[in-house]
Amino acid sequence: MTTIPFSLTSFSPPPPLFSSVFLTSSPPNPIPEVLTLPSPQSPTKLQRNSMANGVTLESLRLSLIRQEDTIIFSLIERARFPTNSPTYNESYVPTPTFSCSLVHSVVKETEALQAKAGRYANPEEHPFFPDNLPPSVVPPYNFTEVLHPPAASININKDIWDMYFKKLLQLFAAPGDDGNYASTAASDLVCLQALSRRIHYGKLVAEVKFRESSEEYEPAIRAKDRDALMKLLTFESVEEAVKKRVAKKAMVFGQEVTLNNDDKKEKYKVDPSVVSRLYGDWIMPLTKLVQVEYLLRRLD
Ligand SMILES: O=C(O)C(=O)C[C@]1(C(=O)O)C=C[C@@H](O)C=C1
Repeated sequence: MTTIPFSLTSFSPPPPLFSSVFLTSSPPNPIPEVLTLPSPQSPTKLQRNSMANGVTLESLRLSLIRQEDTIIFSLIERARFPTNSPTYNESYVPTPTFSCSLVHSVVKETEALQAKAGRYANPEEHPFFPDNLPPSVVPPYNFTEVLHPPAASININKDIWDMYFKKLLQLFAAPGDDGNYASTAASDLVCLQALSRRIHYGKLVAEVKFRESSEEYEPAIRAKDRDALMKLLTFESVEEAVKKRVAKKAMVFGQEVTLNNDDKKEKYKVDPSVVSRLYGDWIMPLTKLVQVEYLLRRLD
């Protein structure tokens, strides 16, 4: 995995991707193929540009908004279980089958199976354990290429893994142990995949921003000026709106619904302020990191 040196603290707290890019002219339509690599021949740059027509910053933002739902529901599902620390303990499984933690094995082995089913033939998807993944056994789909080819080398899942297990989990999983370790690991995987998809969506967002204002981006790219790129791609008002919206969604999705009029609206399945912080402190900064990394390779 190409891991980009990155400190989570190097970004000021400001905070949704790409399984479904929405066209502005019609109701949201999932068009995952827009990101995906072609087969058997790579299209020319010109072909890539013309094929990307219809993908706009607005349509990408609609997809990011839809992905907020996926992320919040995945957190709600994980919050059904307490911390369940044996899931993360390398010495919990006393057999040579698992030389690592349960969650590590569940993620790695699920990724191997999903790789065979073609998951990683789609450039929206990034494995957490990319080494020695088996090849896809399904017939290739002729996805349209939008991204500049060096994008394929960007994978910041190691940062996402560390953020999730070292910082985020303890903020929304209650302390305790109910023995449901396999289900806990499966829930972690769903959260990790949703977060990874969203954060790596930054590649597409960066591509569209570059196409819309290449004359602004090119000097900063040539100068390898990360700070200038970060400034160009940042929209503080959008970030503020994202943080407020995800907190509101966490309140709506996470409330107890009853048939009486005594809904306990003050108790939520995940704390809305944690969701807002997840976006402000980690998801959006990491999405911006992906954008910077993408732009730095955009003229290669
Ligand atoms: O909407 C954009 O312009 C994005 O680049 C996405 C995003 C985000 O991650 O939500 C990231 C950076 C911007 O400052 C605003 C929002």
